[in-house]
Amino acid sequence: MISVQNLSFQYAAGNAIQFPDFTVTRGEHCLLLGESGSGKTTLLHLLGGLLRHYSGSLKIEDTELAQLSEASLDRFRGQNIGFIFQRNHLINALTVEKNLMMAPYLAGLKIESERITEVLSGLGLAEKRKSRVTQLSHGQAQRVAIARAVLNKPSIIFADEPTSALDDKNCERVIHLLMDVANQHQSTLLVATHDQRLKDKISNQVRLSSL
Ligand SMILES: Nc1ncnc2c1ncn2[C@@H]1O[C@H](COP(=O)(O)OP(=O)(O)OP(=O)(O)O)[C@@H](O)[C@H]1O
Repeated sequence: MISVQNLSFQYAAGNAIQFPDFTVTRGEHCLLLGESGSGKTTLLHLLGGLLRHYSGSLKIEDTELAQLSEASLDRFRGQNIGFIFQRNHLINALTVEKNLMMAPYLAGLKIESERITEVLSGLGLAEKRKSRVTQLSHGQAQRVAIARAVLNKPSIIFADEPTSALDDKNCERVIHLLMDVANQHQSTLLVATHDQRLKDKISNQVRLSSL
């Protein structure tokens, strides 16, 4: 499903970052651990095709990402990958519903109102559908970001530090929510974190070494 071999990446300014070899099979959950600056976000961005021009091999579903054109990569990402960023990247000027509609729209998929209802209900957000993002609590906004990431039923979910800013109770809630939504569609879940509280939650772990 996800396969990384001899992978390295170099920002225009900076040393090459070398990543360990690993594979994650379909439906598996995996933690990507490493200290600040070890390259967790960089790896997620490479896996999601947001960064290109790597050396080595990076395959998703037997597709070497470097071989996809920019346009194919955009489509591939929109249809197969759900991203949960550290900051939620919701559009403040839009309602919850309109923020969610962006996901199928950007992936070139049909916008299905029932699917939005289903996902919002599942995350306890049904009554917030017409609210503006600015009217939500931090935890609610984070759940909207999770809703947007899973709306297209992606086969892979990447989450970048989804819990580091949360107290223990909400940390527990968010990680279980992510695992539950991943399990609903047998999605592969890869969580990048340096949050020690998650270490006992997902036993499959890949550790990035410090630079
Ligand atoms: N746009 C960039 N240009 C140059 N170097 C960068 C850029 N983004 C990140 N880096 C460098 O790449 C290395 C890996 O950064 P990255 O953000 O992937 O680490 P991280 O493990 O996600 O860190 P954190 O846990 O603090 O978010 C760091 O040394 C960082 O300074």
